[in-house]
Amino acid sequence: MTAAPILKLEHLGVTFPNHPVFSDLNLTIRQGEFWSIVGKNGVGKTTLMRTVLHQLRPTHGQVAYLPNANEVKIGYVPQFRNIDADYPLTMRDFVGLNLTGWKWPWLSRKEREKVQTILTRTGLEAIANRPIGQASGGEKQKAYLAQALVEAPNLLILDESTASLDPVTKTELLDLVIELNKSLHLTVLFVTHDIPMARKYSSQYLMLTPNGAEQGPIGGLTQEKVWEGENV
Ligand SMILES: Nc1ncnc2c1ncn2[C@@H]1O[C@H](COP(=O)(O)OP(=O)(O)OP(=O)(O)O)[C@@H](O)[C@H]1O
Repeated sequence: MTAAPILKLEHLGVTFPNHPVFSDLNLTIRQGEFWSIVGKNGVGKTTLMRTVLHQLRPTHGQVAYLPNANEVKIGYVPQFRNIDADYPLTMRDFVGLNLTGWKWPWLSRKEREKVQTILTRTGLEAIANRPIGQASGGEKQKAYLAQALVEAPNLLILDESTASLDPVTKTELLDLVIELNKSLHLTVLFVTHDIPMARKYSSQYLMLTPNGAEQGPIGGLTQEKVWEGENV
């Protein structure tokens, strides 16, 4: 049975002043799919993610959330940014930041349980009380992932989140994501320049080019295709 759609891009276009980024983009993403979003520098991958996140209004068309916007909860993992050694939060505090309610500045028991569950799931339990500034780059990036997951999203955006990680840590992080994708039916959008990783983990790809876009099952994506992207 085909899974239900969670996101539809309908004739989507974004133009910055005098600079069209993409236009007439049409795409249906179904629950539990793992899409890689690829293309050369500057073709609009981050712009597209910002549009999906509602940070940017499209110039044309729309992003439709299905069955409705209230049912689509998005988790976002940014590109790795270092955190100062003297940053005053533990890994646990950092993961819980997304939960700090509007009413109280501290977490309820239920929220603390949610943090604990996700720390265990992401393998960070043993270092949960370590100051995050003293964690390794890979551990910090896992903490960003845990923070994105703590509210139980059904759509996860990885925006070049593995770009500066070594191959072992990159694989660890993506193994975790695919495990959640399989076990929880988490839908994933993985923005990447790493075509072998895209091929290893994704089910589909969307390739943006200066002249349009191409999409399909991941088996059809090659490094050469991305290098020759202008010809699509
Ligand atoms: N707020 C903005 N105002 C004007 N132009 C912008 C703005 N944001 C992005 N752009 C331009 O839009 C184009 C697409 O940028 P975007 O960051 O989406 O590309 P990308 O595919 O994610 O690139 P990269 O692979 O280098 O991260 C670029 O030419 C960029 O300079």
